Amino acid sequence: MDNPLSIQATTPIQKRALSYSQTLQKLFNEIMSTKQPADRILAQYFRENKKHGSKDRKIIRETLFALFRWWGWLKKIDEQESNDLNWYLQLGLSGLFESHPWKDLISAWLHFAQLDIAASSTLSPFLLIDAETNLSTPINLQTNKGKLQLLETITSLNFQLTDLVPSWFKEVDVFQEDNISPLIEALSSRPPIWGRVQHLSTDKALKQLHQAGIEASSNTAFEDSIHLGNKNINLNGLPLYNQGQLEIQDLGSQVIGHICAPKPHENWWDACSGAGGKSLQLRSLMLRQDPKSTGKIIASDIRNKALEELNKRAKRAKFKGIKTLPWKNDALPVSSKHFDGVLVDSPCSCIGTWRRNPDLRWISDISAVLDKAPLQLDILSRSAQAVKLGGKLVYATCSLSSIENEEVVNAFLQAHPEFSLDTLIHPFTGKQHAMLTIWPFEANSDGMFVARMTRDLI
Ligand SMILES: C[S@@+](CC[C@H](N)C(=O)[O-])C[C@H]1O[C@@H](n2cnc3c(N)ncnc32)[C@H](O)[C@@H]1O
Repeated sequence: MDNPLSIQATTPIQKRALSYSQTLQKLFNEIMSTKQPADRILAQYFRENKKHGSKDRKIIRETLFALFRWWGWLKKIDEQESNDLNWYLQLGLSGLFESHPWKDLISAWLHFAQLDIAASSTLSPFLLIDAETNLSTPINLQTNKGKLQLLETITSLNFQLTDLVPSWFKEVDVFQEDNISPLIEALSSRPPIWGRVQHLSTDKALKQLHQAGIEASSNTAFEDSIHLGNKNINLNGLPLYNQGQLEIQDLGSQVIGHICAPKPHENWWDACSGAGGKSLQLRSLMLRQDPKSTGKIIASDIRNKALEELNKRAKRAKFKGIKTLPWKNDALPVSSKHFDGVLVDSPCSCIGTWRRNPDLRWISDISAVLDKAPLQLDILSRSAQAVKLGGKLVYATCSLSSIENEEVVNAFLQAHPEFSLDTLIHPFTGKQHAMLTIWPFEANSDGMFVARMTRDLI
């Protein structure tokens, strides 16, 4: 929408609010119509529009992500009544829900939507939902006329928790009896940044991070993982990062390396290494056990660019013992029955990362899950050939759907009786499982799935 005639931006802040609104609507519509990830569209937009400084970029990025995070509710405004002013209400509400600090802009957007609400207002989204009935209820805010109107609007929209995920989500076997509310709340919250320390003790790393003004803390599950808070960090300004002593890796993703548990002298193949988040972790785990570790990791991917990035990260970490080998065709790029361990961190629907990429839930459809299972089974079956007798085969995804997880592993085991499942201990609950799902609400991480198998027969 260009500026409809009814919008009068008179003050400087209203003029800025209008300009942001136009940029945001262009970006939002482009992401929804092209179904390309928000990260990619934003990066391209900022490359082409150098006029935006860091503050502008932050406002645009965070508001855009908030719109997607709450779109399941915000779109109900359009469904109720089509109105040129809805967009401003959607912008204003997304800012209130996320307690964004640019309160003047939020007030200006709400003013354009004909709601006059004080700049200091916040609206805690889950307080809008009655825990018993899952329905929206009016909350008792100290009201002025604008707030009252807003609350009436919200009540009439009848928000439900399940609105925050697409309707096809119910059909892909993610929900269990007791996980619906915590799962949707976790998928709708802003994720923290998790890191992993390499070469250095966690205490020393924490000290340096605190000196740099970063609210970092350790984690009880893994001694090398670090919680880096919820604020954006300028990594390139951190010596720890530049010297390869700190890698950014979500806590859920870190679980996979610990399930692989490589020994210092072992040979591992990371068959779907991407840019190497887990290859680096495997090497780091070997070196933490033995600084003279002779173990080796071969990292493969179909994307050469990702392998180039992996090589850069391995160089920064000063890791020898990681070699990249592109996977170019159906043939195995490595020797068969050679490896102590093979990790298949398979392409998937990425449902477990929806809190990090909130646009994904609206730009993908059920085929994101259903089309992946045959590909996953194929990659797992081919990669399994590389495992030697007694070696480990680890299958992981960042999906939470059993169609991409348990069903793929069960189909593989049925066709490959030479492999059997290992029992796993959940790192955050201590419970035993045949296959492990890491739910985002357990430790404030992304969601992940992992199963580990042993080759018992040739
Ligand atoms: C989940 S990502 C891997 C992430 C990586 N292990 C990490 O920790 O950063 C899955 C990877 O599988 C690769 N891949 C391998 N074979 C593929 C295929 N046949 N189709 C699609 N992706 C494939 C993708 O290029 C992608 O990098």
